[in-house]
Parts: sequence; structure tokens; C-alpha cells
Amino acid sequence: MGFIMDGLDAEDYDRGYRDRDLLRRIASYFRPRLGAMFLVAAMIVLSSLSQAAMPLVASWGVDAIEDGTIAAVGWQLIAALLFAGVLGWLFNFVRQAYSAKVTGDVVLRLREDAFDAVLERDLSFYDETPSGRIVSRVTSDTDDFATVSTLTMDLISQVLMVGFVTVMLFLRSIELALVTMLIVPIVVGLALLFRRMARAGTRRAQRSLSRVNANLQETMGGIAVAKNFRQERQVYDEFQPINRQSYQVTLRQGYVFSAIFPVLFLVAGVATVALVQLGGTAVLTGGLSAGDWYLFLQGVSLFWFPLTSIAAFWSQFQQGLSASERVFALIDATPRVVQTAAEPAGELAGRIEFRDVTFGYDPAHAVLRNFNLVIEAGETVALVGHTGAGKSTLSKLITRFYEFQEGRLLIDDRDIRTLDLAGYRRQIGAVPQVPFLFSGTVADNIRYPRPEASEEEVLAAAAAVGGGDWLDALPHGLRTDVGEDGRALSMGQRQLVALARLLIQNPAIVVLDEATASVDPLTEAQIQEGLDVVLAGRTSIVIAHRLSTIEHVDRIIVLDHGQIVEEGDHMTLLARGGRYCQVYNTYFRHQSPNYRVGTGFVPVGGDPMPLQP
Ligand SMILES: Nc1ncnc2c1ncn2[C@@H]1O[C@H](COP(=O)(O)OP(=O)(O)OP(=O)(O)O)[C@@H](O)[C@H]1O
Repeated sequence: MGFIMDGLDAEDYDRGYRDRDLLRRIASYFRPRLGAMFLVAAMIVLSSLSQAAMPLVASWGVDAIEDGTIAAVGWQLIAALLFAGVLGWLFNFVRQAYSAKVTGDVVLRLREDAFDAVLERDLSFYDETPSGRIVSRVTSDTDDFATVSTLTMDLISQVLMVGFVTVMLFLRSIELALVTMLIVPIVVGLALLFRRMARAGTRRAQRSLSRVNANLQETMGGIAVAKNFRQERQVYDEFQPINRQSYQVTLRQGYVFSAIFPVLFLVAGVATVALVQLGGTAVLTGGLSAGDWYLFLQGVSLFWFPLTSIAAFWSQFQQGLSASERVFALIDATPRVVQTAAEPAGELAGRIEFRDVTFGYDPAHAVLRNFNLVIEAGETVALVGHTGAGKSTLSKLITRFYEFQEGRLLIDDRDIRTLDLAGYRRQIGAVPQVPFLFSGTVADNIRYPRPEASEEEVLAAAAAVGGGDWLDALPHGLRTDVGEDGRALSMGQRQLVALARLLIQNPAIVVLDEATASVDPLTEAQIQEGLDVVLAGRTSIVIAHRLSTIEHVDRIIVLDHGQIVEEGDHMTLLARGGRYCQVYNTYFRHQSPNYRVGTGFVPVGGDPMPLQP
């Protein structure tokens, strides 16, 4: 049991909705299609009526055989049967076509809403939720939701049919109809009992499927690393239990589902035997005509099928409900980043001030505690420090991807929480270590922040970065396809594209996580020139990994465990022999063009000493 349920817990943002709220919410998706739904409803009534008419006509035939008038009315009865059949088919066709349209429209909207919610979620949401699980909510859960609406239409049609048949049965024989009715509470009771088991089972099945998706997604994302380290077997071994779990959970769900039909058919079978016996006796004693008896038996079979499927419907309905619950939970997940106002950001000068900021990804473990830092407008600041020191964390707070717990973050002396987030973010240019490129051409990617930018603007931006020479190395210049994730370009080229993209965006603040991957000296020089152009006149926070960067910035900030332990410019800090020198010796020393193995160390902790070559 442990294995089967492992990892199938709810996500943090999952919530349980009351059935009533859930149904109300679902109804709101159907409301805009009310006209089409009325048409579907009319078709349901008409097709149910025409189906119910068939045994009625047949029973007249049996009566006509009994009283010898069949020769006179035979053709009329055949024509009536044909007519009812053709009408039934037609009504059913229109009903199916329109209900497919309504369902399609509803799923379309729901998926759009879910996708919109996915785009709205904070970055912290993506850190906590594997993307495969989100994909599963937007795709398979919305599909399951679609089955609810199809089933609901089927249910309505079947309820109507049961209604018509019940009336017919009561008109023919009240006693036999009452015997038939006795079975209803048993079937309904069984269905309700089944409901609970089904809901829990389907919820687990959906969660296990989303685990499979999440694992697949991660595998695809890291396939290069896995292959590099020859870890295919381990990746497979990780996938196998997750896939098996999904198999087990689905199998259990299948058992639960398949248990209901035999039970219901057993109950129905026993009741039918009773009716054959009672009805037959009534015909023999003259209490019932043969036609009525025939109608009764036909009617009973018409009656049973919908009733059993109404009961089974519950289980599938639960599946749809729990799917919709998962989709709505995704849509309703509360954002962590909360703005207290939406004042227009205006043209930012770019002054940034952290005032007593405390932040932890998990609030119980602060990464920054009472952190203070002022970065003046137009200043270029390099953040350095050992891994885990908090450099990226600072940039994530400036880009407002995460909510800090205490203190204030001021942008141009205005509280960041009061700014219109979209307007603010438009003026922030963030470049990750490995710049993400979307599939399309180099030009498409440079134009990404401002799709209306002209060819000339794009060309000018590309030319401004590193003198534009890098374009010559691309097979089709700006029209070169970058491939999925930009894989058709080298790392250096991707960085150059990202810099040109920044120029098109023209942000007031640049937050740049420098690439650690080394590139050839020519590209390195082009990137350096590009950086000079891109950072000029803007407030820039660079998580620095390159010697040429730290040598040129206005101020270097050395971070350690979320604290500023030293700050100043490169030469001053080197001469000071403090924490910066430790960082320098570890990360930057060997990047000097004069570097030889074992040389270039700067003294730490002692008296300032002249630099070694
Ligand atoms: N998404 C996250 N969830 C939880 N903890 C995190 C998350 N990101 C970073 N941390 C933790 O916060 C601390 C600071 O991390 P941060 O990424 O800011 O370091 P860094 O200085 O940028 O390191 P690096 O140079 O390795 O990128 C680390 O202890 C890290 O484990």
C-alpha cells in the first residue's frame, strides 16, 4: 500500500472544493453556450421520446396479432417503426453534434484559463511544482473535465428516458410498475456508496499520471546530462517504479469501476425474472393483454439500462469533478508576490535600495537577514561570492519573482510593492546564465521584447553588440534558425543574441547572471564589447563570473551567507587582502591572460602586497 500511495499527495496549492461550489463553477463555463445547450436539451427530449415510442408501437403489433387485425394495420405499424427509428437517429445526430461543440468550446476556454494561470504564477511556484505535473493539469485533466459534460448530457437524456418509460409502465400496470420501482432505491443506494470510493480512486490515478508526466519532462530536460554521465540505466530505474505505481493505481481504479456493473446487473436480472413470472401469470389469468406484457418487458429493459448507467455515471462524474477540482486549484492558486498598489512605474531612473530586507525561500530559513544595500541609478555593481552566498537571490527579489518577508525594497525611493508589476518588469532586463531562446530565427529572438521592432532596429541592435561581426558566422545571418532552446547556436552566440535582445528592450535596470561556460577569446571579446554597450547608462547588477567584468564595474559587492562582507572596486579590494581576495583566488585569478598554473594568487589576511603577475 505504501508504495502505491507514495508521492501521490496533493500539491501545496491543491484544495478541496465543495461539490456545490464546483458545480457552480463548472456551470459558469457552460453559461455562454446556453442557446446550443437548449437545442441539445430539445434534441435529447425528442430522441428519448422516439426511442420510448418503439416498444409502444411493437406492443400494438402484438395486440394486433392477438386479435387478428395485423393484416390490416401491419404496414402502418412498420411505417411507424421506421419513422420513429429515422427520427430518433436524426435527433440523436443533431444532439451529438451540438453537444460535441459545446464540450469543445468549454474545454477550449478552460484550457485557456489554465494556461493563463500558468503564465501568471510566480517563479516560486515553478520551483516547487514539477512542470510535468502542471502540463498534466492543463492537458489530461481538462480532457477528463470534458467527459463530465458529455456524461452529463447522456445522463439527462437517460433520466428523461427513464421518466417516459416509468409513465408508460404505470399506465399499463400499476402493480408491475411498483415491483419495478422497488429496485430503484437499491440501485441508487449502491451508486451513492460507490461514489466515495470512485472519487478517491480517480484522484489518486490522476496524481500518479501527473507524476509520470513530471518524470518524463525532467528526463527530457536533462537527457544530455544523463547521457553524458551514462546514467540511462538510473534514469530508467527511476521511471520504472513511478510508471508501475501509475499502473497499480489505475488497475485498482479499474477494479473499483468494474465492480459496480456486475452488481447492478445482478440486481436488474433478479427483478426481470420476477417481472416475467408475475406478468406471465397476469396474461394467463386475463389481467393483462399479451401486447401490454410485451411492452412491459421491453419497457423494463429500456428502463434498466439507463438506471444502471445513471449509477455508474457517478463514478465517471467523480473523475470529471476531481479533474476540474485540480484545474480550478491551478487557476485559483494564490500568488505569493502580492502588490499593494499598481501605480504606473513611469520611466525608471533605476536606484535600488534594500532596506532591512529579510527573505527565505522557506520563511523558516532566511537566506537574507536584515539586508541593506543601495545601488545608485546608472551604477554597475558586480555581485561575487562563493556558491550559495545569495547572489541569485538578490536578483530574484529585484525582478520581483519572489516575495520577501520583511523590510522594504525601494526602486527610485518607491516601494516595489506599490508599482504596476507589468510596467516595472518591462523596464527590467534579466539575462540568465544560459539565455533561453525560443524556436524561430535569431531576428525573432532579438525582437522578442518588442515584437513591433523593425528589421532595421533589430539589425542595429545586433550590430551594436560586439560590432556585429558575430552575425557573419551564422549561416543565414539574422534569419538563422536557432533550433529548440537555441541549440543550433553556440553558447557564445546565444549570449550575444541575449545582449542584442536587451538593447531592443532598452531597460532601466539590467540583472545579468554571467555565463560560467568559457567561450573562445574572440567571442569573449565580442561579449565584453556587447556588455559595455548594453550596460552603459543603466543600473546594472551583474552576478560576475569573468575577470574582465569585475575589473570594470563601479563597485564589487562580496556576499557570504546572505551578508555583504566587503565592497569596493577591484584594485582597492585586492589591495585590502580581505574576503574579496579569497574569492578572487578561487574564481578569477586563472582568467588573467598572464596566468600560469600555480601563480596569480593575491595575499589574503596579511599586509597588502603587490600583485603577482
Ligand atoms: N528555489 C530555491 N528554493 C529553496 N532554496 C533556494 C532556492 N534557490 C536558492 N536557494 C538557497 O538559497 C541560498 C542562496 O542561493 P543563491 O542561488 O542566491 O546563491 P548564489 O550565490 O547565487 O549561488 P550560485 O553562485 O551557486 O548561483 C542557498 O543556500 C540555496 O540553497
